Amino acid sequence: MPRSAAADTHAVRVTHLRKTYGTKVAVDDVSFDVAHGEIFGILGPNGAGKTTTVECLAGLRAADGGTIRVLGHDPQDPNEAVLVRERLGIQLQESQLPVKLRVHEALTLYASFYADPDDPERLLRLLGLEDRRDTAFEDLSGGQKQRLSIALALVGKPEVAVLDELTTGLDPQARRETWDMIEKVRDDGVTIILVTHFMDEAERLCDRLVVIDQGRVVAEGTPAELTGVSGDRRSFRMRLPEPAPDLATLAALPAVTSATQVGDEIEVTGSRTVLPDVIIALHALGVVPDEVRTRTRSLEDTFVALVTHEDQEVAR
Ligand SMILES: Nc1ncnc2c1ncn2[C@@H]1O[C@H](COP(=O)(O)OP(=O)(O)OP(=O)(O)O)[C@@H](O)[C@H]1O
Repeated sequence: MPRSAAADTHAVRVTHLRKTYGTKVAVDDVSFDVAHGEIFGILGPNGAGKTTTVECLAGLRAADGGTIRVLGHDPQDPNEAVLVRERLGIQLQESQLPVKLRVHEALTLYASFYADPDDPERLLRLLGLEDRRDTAFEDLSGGQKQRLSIALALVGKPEVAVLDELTTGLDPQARRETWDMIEKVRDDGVTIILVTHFMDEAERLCDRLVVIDQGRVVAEGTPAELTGVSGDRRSFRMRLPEPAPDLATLAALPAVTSATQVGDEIEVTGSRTVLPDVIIALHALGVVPDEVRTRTRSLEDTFVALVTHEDQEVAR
């Protein structure tokens, strides 16, 4: 089938996905759309159903309900699953290879599974593994193993790449290098679905994301939308020298929606210009704040607020 025959406005569409293992409901009701060319995050605490969701969309697990389309194909239909496998690459958690297999051998082996694979040498360069091409899998560092598993997910020239827990176990430097590399892959035109429970990773890389908890989507949007900083609302705290002006004076400014005393600080919330407007107003009163701190709600704050349960430890 020509690639354009099953063209879809979205790279991936998941609608009311459900998957149980015996009596265990792993995915209860999950829906989301992924646009072409975006980095889409699936976030959630341990056991939320993230891996099960991406395994269903890669056709590796049979769903119990709902519909999935990957580039217009149904990965749950045995006749179409092969088309999905040609166009979707998946890097699974803790991918293991034979210990003696060398880097370039692994890539050449995986390339042989595809009719029109990517050039293994190009992928070695892209992933910074050229000088490890003759190294056996067992002698690679954690970061190099991760990068190799990403290269193996990309060798079939997928249009959609699913990367699961991509930076788990990597040191901070290796994580940053991996993030840079993921952005390069996206710039190559690949749509990326990133499964993670790291907030900083999602905030840095994802164009949009869903938060999944106990098999259900509990939030969806851009990182900015989820942290509430995309709109006009701004917030900051300041400490003022005595005698401080009356809070009502600040609250009366057009840009201010609230001015509240919190300990020895005043928390001010308002529109986009609230900070400069308050500083200018204070200046006119001859008051210079001792300290000013802007406050941005992090994605982690949002995540914790959404998914913390008494019976569950939240992954950080
Ligand atoms: N093969 C299986 N058999 C039975 N239960 C399973 C199986 N695979 C996963 N589960 C259970 O289904 C639920 C969802 O698991 P899943 O691996 O999809 O979650 P996850 O969000 O990817 O978690 P993690 O972040 O820990 O990888 C969990 O309670 C898990 O224990």
